[in-house]
Amino acid sequence: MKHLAAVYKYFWKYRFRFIAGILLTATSNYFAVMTPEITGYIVGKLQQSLPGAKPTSFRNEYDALVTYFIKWVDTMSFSQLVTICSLTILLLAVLRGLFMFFMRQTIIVMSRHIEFDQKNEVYQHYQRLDTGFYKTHSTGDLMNRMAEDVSRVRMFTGPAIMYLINLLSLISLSVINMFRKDVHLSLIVLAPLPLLALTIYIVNNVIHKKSEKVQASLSNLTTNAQEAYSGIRVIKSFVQENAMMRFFTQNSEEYRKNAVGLAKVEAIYFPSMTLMVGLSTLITILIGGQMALEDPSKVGLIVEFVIYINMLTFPVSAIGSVASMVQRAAASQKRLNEFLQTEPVIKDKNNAVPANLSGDIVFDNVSFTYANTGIKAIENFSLTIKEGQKILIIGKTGSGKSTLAQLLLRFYDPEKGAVTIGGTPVSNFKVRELREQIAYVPQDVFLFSDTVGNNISFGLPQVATKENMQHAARLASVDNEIKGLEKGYETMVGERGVTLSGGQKQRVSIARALIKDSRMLLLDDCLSAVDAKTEHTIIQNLYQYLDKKTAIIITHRIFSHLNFDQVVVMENGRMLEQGTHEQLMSLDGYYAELYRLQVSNEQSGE
Ligand SMILES: Nc1ncnc2c1ncn2[C@@H]1O[C@H](COP(=O)(O)OP(=O)(O)OP(=O)(O)O)[C@@H](O)[C@H]1O
Repeated sequence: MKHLAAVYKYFWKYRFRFIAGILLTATSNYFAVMTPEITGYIVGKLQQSLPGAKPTSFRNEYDALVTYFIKWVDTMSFSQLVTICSLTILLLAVLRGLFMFFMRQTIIVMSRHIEFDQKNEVYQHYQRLDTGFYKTHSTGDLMNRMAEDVSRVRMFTGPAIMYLINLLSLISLSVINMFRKDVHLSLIVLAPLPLLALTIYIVNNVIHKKSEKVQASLSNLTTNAQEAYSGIRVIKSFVQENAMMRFFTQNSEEYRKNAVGLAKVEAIYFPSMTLMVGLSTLITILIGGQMALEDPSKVGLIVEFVIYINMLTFPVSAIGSVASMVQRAAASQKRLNEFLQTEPVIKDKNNAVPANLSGDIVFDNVSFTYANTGIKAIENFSLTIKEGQKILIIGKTGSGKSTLAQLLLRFYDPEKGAVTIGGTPVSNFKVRELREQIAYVPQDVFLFSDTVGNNISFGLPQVATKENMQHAARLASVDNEIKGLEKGYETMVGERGVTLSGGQKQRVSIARALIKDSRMLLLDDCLSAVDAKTEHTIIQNLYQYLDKKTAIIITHRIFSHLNFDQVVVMENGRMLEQGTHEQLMSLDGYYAELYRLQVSNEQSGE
């Protein structure tokens, strides 16, 4: 339960709704417990009017409002009395229904508000967490906490709380009435109810465990199907349809077994619940019947008790479900708290300074190891990039090039050494401002399911003008292709839109960075899916665009036609070679070899 303390702040936020909900529930139940009293009264009256009925000394005790009502109708003729009492019972049912409607409107609606707030809280916190966190948690897990766990907590803030208030008010009002009338009979007829609650709690837990299994196997099945659809081209080209089918059937069989197991328990659950409810009624009739035989004037009272017991069984049986709902919600909130209490490693320092990026970029003896894998990606790396310089970083795959870019953007902090811009360590800048001022094209292209135009203006505070979009797209050499799409810049991309080619996606993501017009540009291997001619055009365009800007271009290919101020060759997280194109050619090392290989490939390709 202590984990659920995290949602109390929401109850406070919606306290007026909450209090209104409690009052409405109590009022609705007050009307409910008046019905058995009035019914019992009519039956008592009927018994007294039967021929041969003995005058009785038995006096039933009624609730204050019912006492007034009885005083009013008691003097009427029997037929008038029955009509008025029947109409009153009808009116009470209507009033009860009306108040129940308002009760749901307040408590269930409150739980939806809390769900909304909580989803936003979790989402906002996810956004604060750094990339290191995302590497150690799967997307499925994150999604689950946001969807499944928040829904389970809602079952607590909504239905569980509502049942609980209903239960407490109905039980206390009925039990007060019952004890006022006959303590002995009350104790006997109420005795089986705790047993009923306990049984339901136990069976509910079994059902819960079984439905967890069903959920897990369903999730496997969905993941399996989803992967098969997204990887359909690989499956078909490797002719693995049958193997995939077998795998799917296995998962499907697992799901079927679990679902059948759940259905069996549920099949026992409901009839046994009805049986236990029936048993309580039976005991009431049995004991009450004996009492009525001894004193027939108590017939009305027995009828009253039978109605109470029937009225109480549903709320009492709900105790079991409420207890397991609370348990599940506490487990879910515990999982949510684990995330909500995770503080991002990368965040603004207390004395963070506004970033106004200018000056040289310096990697000063930087070393960095990925915490999750223990891979030393950068080792004693030093490099100075003068303001306005264009540099090319080249090297074998896995040599640490992208890691350098991520250290500059402060996705991670170096383990040793420092990355500075204009003499200030990047860790001293406000993270948001630092990233806002560097135009970055990551290696993995990602476009949102939105229009091409919105994808291009993604990093800007507002949607860019058509001219700016076109300008950026022209620089990235993708403008003509966008215009060729059915709705031009308004064309939807992604899942339910046009599927762009790998090269087109890369160029749209370059346009997305260029439109920011930042003084620093960081391109991470973003021309790999572009043909040599387009690559040439883009590099030419960039040449003018970059003019006074600082640019770091990470690549596997050498762009000899762009005059780089420095070329850095990386190997195993260290700098292998450094210099201008000419210097490295005369060094005749890795760069020169790569250059010769590329030139001879290009020539043989022509
Ligand atoms: N998020 C990560 N978590 C753990 N290890 C990582 C992570 N990203 C990269 N690495 C490891 O760090 C090393 C350097 O990776 P990095 O991506 O910087 O190389 P790269 O030179 O950019 O490679 P490529 O040219 O293939 O993109 C590699 O050994 C890689 O396996």
